[in-house]
Amino acid sequence: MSVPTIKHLRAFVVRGGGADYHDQGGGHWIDDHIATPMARYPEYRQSRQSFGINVLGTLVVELEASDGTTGFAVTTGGEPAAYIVEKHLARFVEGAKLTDIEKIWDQMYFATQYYGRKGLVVNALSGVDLALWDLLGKWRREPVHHLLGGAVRPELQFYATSSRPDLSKKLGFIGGKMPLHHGPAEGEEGLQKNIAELAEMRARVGSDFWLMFDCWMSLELNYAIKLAQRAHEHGLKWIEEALSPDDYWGYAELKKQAPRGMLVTTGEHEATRWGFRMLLEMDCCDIIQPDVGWCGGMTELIKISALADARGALVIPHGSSVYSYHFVITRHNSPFAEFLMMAPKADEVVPMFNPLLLDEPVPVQGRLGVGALDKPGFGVRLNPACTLHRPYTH
Ligand SMILES: C[C@H](O)[C@H](O)[C@@H](O)[C@@H](O)C(=O)O
Ligand SMILES: [Mg+2]
Repeated sequence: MSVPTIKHLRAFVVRGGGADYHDQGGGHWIDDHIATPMARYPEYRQSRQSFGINVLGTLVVELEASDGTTGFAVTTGGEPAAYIVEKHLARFVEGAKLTDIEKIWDQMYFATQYYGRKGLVVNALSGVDLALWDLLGKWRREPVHHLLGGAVRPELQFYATSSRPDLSKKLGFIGGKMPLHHGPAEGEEGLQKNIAELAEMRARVGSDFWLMFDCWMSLELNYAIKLAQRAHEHGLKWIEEALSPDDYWGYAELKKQAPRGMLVTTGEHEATRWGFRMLLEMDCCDIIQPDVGWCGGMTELIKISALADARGALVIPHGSSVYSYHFVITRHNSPFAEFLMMAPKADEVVPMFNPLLLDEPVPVQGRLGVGALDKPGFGVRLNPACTLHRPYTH
């Protein structure tokens, strides 16, 4: 069987949609006084968009093979990522066979290692890698989860991330992860508000529903320990991304000091097998949460997951729609998935990357059967109503 080669790689940007680091309208729960490292500056405390969380926007990577098969993927990266894809990464992709996924990854990573390794460059690399997996699936007419070894369970179960776990419970999710609203700069008063919010939600959802805090890198170690200790009274299941992603030492200490039974999680802003090896070998957390669009793509997530599996750690990828669903359903150490509630009031289930992807599946009563993932590749199409712009060529 002759394998087609990749003729064209194109990088596009598009505004709007694309989940939480993108343009949101006013009053959206995901941009309402969420604690961040910038919250030490009062002028940047109310809105993450005020300090530029949406400055990059979406990267769309499109591939076209010699037999006409096409594949694509979306991630976070915008014009700078498009530049890296067109001006640097394209040379390793065009002309390669569409099955050369490992070799392309290796060349993309080590050719950019001198200025990449994490962040924007690995986001761009991840976008190319996901597009390659979509292309391979489209060519083989198989869903990506088949290419990964197939489903180990008949359906996915989801927890939901939003400011309203009480509504998430009503919508059938197995748990609710709330953004932390007050960081150390707001002192004891802010800490008490955080705990009061948790207590209120616990009263609304009852004792069995999972409740978690997402701290989005906003805390320092002592505050995180205090928050964990006080939140323990209200059955907090896990404290997420409390510290800077680079503070491996702080995470290791937080995990030692966390109340028995409370989980420490992190990883959505970590990248590559090496970064996650550090988190795992320094015993920083109980659950790692790579974002497959940021950590190095599917090719790297496979490696990261094997490292975690060998140590009995769970891998619950940061919400990234179909790009994580196809992975989670194939791994025993990924027993559930995240769903990011992108409806402004968190009161209804809408596609995570809305409106970018047509046929994007969403959980129903907090579950998604494997049948919803059975289209070739990642099973989604770009919405033609979303205007793509190609800022660079090569
Ligand atoms: C809602 C949180 O503050 C983040 O924006 C969220 O996207 C991420 O941290 C997550 O774990 O979903
Ligand atoms: Mg998070």
